[in-house]
Amino acid sequence: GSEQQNPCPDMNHHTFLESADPCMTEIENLTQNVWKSHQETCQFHVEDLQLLRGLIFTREEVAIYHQKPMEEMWERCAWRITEAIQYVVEFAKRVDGFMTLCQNDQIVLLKAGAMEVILVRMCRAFNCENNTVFFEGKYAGPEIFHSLGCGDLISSIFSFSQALSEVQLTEQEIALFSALLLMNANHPWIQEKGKVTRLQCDLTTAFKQLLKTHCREGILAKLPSKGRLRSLCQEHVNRVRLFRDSHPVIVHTLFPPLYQELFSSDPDSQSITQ
Ligand SMILES: O=C(O)[C@H]1CC[C@H](C(=O)N2CC[C@@]3(S(=O)(=O)c4ccc(F)cc4)c4ccc(OCc5c(F)cccc5Cl)cc4CC[C@@H]23)CC1
Repeated sequence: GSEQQNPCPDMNHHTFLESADPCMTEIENLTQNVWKSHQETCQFHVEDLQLLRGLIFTREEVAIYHQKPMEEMWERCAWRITEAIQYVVEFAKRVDGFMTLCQNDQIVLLKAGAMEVILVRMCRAFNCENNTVFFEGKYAGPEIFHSLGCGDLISSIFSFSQALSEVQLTEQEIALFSALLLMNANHPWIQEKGKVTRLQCDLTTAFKQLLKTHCREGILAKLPSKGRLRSLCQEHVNRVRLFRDSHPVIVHTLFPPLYQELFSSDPDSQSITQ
């Protein structure tokens, strides 16, 4: 076959000389590790989420959600997203190489990427036939979030899930795509750029190898752009700041600390994730 190209042309020269290209079994081991880490750290098995699709909130139950005060719905969502973040933190920790990064870089990568991974994971809990998502035990349409008072953010979250569902990602593809969303060496605050770049390259090679093996290269064009994911997460951060400015006591007392640090502190403040 063609001579072994350097898989990551952008790796700077000395890094490349230091470490030879990963051989196939290393890449296959990485693919297995990332898939296993994903399976072990999702909140629900995708088979269970499929089975539960028949369980949809009734009109009466939706009406009860509508009667809940804005603050209560915000607090519920904040707790839900915090739970999801803790599972994503566990996912990252199990991906080979992540724990070899310095603490600062682990935090920076999670701060920047956890919400993106959660939005990708959400498509597993999303039913594109009736535009519902699994929320607090049953499937719900966007109207259930009405009292949050951020309909535009909710509809962009739903349309994002709609678009991603059409790609029909397998669990292995979601696993590698999620790991790639986290391992972003271009983040400004990264201290050990060479190490993150190496991880990012190996994961890119693994993802491309997986797609090639299953004749799925076509999905690359259908995946959401980084820009779309980033703007969705930014819209979320902006709404959280708006809510915090109008409800400082609630956010400070009732919102999970991890949530506050990831979403309502200024971007370059150091955060500690347990
Ligand atoms: O099996 C698994 O691992 C998966 C199970 C399913 C999990 C999942 O889908 N999710 C975990 C929590 C949840 S949700 O189910 O509560 C949900 C919330 C709004 C939606 F439109 C759809 C779903 C969530 C919560 C808050 C949020 O930020 C936005 C936000 C706040 F934060 C606070 C206030 C207001 C807003 Cl809008 C966005 C999302 C998207 C991902 C959703 C993801 C992991």
